Amino acid sequence: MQKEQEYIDALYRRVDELRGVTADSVRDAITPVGTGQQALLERDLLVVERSGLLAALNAVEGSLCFGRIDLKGDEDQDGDQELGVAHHIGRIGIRADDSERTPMLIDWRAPVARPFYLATGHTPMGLRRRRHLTFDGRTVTELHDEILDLDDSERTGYEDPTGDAVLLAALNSARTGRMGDIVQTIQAEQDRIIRHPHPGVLVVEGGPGTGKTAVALHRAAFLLYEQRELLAKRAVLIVGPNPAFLRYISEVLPGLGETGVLLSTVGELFPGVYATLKDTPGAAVVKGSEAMAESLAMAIEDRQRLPEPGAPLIIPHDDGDLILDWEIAYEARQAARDTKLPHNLARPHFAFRVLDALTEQLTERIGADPYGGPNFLGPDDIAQLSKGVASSADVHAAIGELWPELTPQGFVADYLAEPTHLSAEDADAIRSERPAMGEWTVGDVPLLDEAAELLGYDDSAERAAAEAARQERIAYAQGVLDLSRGSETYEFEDEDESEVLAAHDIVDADRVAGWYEEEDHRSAAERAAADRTWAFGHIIVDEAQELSPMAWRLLMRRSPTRSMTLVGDPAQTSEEGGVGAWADILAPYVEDRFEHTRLGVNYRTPSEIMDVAAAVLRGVYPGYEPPSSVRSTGERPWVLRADDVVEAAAKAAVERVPEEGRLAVIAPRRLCEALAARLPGVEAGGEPDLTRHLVLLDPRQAKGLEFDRVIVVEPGEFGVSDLYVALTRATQDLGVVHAGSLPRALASGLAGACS
Ligand SMILES: Nc1ncnc2c1ncn2[C@@H]1O[C@H](COP(=O)(O)OP(=O)(O)OP(=O)(O)O)[C@@H](O)[C@H]1O
Repeated sequence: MQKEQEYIDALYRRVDELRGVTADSVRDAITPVGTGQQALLERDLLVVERSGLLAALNAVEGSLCFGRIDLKGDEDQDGDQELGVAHHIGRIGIRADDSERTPMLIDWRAPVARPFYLATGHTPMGLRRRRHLTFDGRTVTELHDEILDLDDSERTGYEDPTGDAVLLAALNSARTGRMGDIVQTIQAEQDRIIRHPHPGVLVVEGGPGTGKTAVALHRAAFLLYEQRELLAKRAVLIVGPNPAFLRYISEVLPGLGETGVLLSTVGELFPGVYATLKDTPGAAVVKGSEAMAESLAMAIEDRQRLPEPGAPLIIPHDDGDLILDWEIAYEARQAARDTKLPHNLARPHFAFRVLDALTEQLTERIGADPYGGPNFLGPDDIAQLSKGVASSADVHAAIGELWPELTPQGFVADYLAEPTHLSAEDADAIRSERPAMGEWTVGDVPLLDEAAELLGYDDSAERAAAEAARQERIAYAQGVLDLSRGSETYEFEDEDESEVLAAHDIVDADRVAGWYEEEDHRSAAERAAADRTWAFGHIIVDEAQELSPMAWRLLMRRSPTRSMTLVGDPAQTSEEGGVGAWADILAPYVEDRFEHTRLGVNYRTPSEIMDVAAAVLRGVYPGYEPPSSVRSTGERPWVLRADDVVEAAAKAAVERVPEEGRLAVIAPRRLCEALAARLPGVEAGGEPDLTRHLVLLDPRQAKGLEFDRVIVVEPGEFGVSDLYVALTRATQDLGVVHAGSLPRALASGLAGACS
């Protein structure tokens, strides 16, 4: 222990040194060093080098190192075993300040660290021993060793016979309302997914508590490390089911030193719209269905109108009324549609055809020779007439009437008020319970995105100007980076060793150029959030089973390379959500070119609780095999029947709120207001504050979350999958309070558990 403490002390001394150097450089950079171009370049160079590193160094304080692997040495000439090297494993890589720049700490994502997660007694991967270190601040408090070379007789006195102590301590610890990282205890089946080399779509399936979310987040961290250049530029998008869930997972990646990530719900993926309102189940199904794409496309075509035959538009004009009849409009519409451009981009083609036809009409009328000879007007006169037609507000109003310029918001709002090209039943489902004007539901967002795609937006002039400005900035930033590489003195930089942090590896001229934009100092993730057409470097979707076909269309547009990790559990699909099998979801986009992986161990729910939850699912799917729980607590789920279910549930909750840890009451939405009134510190409606010790949720809000204790109220009112989700949220203790009858499968599960 003493020796480890000395090593750790040395490690922290080095970190403090690096932090000091980094902080000094940032301070120096702020101090003006002159006004010339060179001085400016040098100042910028320091900012480039140091800013990201300081953040990474600060993020890992208190959890810098967590493990050590001792490698087997080679045999010497006499056949005796030499002592092999040892590597300490941590959240970032650190090198000593010696001439060799010896690695002191290996980044957990580096290939050298991999045996820490994968080695077993059966396959030791060259290891003698694996050690887990536990800390209080900078003080080593515990060591746990696993012997992997069974021939090695040396013992340390810290042996952990099952190798589970650190994992079980993590699983039994009180919850905080925020997910933590699992970097110290990633299990082998999880590690294989985190580092999976498949470049396309990777599906991660597993039952409740199997670590799907944890694995997805660590995969994001791994990819940010392995593909840092690409992902610093293109950013990673993580999509979760609701804002509370995103807050729940929001600290995992910064804790691992990673920040280039956009966390978002589908409801936030259309810039300018922040949708949290939910649709009625019926409306959600219709709005999410693939048929909507066709219906929207046809509704846009309907906006490309023609005058009734025989009832032309009469447009007043200085040289006499212009007649915009069915034939002119039809021919212009055909030409515009033939371009296959989106509606707004095809509009100028329609307008030009109409203007030409109206000019011709005027030319015919004014210059016609009454005796049948050639037209009196010359090219200059015709050009003059054309100008007059093109600048007429009345002509443009008529064009706008027939082929209006549409915004996604305006068009979708109109469409939802009067849906077309749908069955009467589906149209009714959409029309019902529309939110107030200007408000959007989560299910509206994929429709807005689809509409934006169908409508198009003519931003060519803006883009050309922006691109010219960007090229100028890139040229300047390239100068900064060239200078940076040329004058290298920086300790971390080592082009051969990927496990050590290097500023230049995570920046390039394009990115640096962004930092110099006068009005745009945003990171790639921030810019991505504001740009509907952004192509992300990688997309991770959690609770992917919930997404509708329309939401998939939106996400696939954000991922042209199809570099995606999709995480989900079909058994937790809500009634109105999802599209069934992965193959059905993915076939339109990647055919069968996706990898399917599975996680089979439940780290959250003790076996006593999982047995009850599994009984519920078996009531519907008799062959259902739940993931196997890694632990049991000896605590059986309890059940309480009461006439006043709200009173009884509130009382039970208040009695059980843990001093450390969290308790959630999961109840049907209709009871939430009454319950909130009786639960101290709990408010009804809005997003729940998961950091409070007592939390009230409806089953949809509970998706993906976990608590030490859970009380499920009136489960007879839940659908099967909602009930399954609610029952699998607890790490320690589950109770059921009801007045109405219990679902039969739950009653028999509880009877089994309680007997
Ligand atoms: N290797 C591990 N070491 C420590 N804790 C782990 C490990 N794997 C998973 N856990 C913990 O198990 C719990 C469940 O993980 P997670 O939320 O990722 O599961 P999930 O499969 O997404 O569950 P659900 O589908 O029910 O939302 C979390 O507290 C997570 O930290």
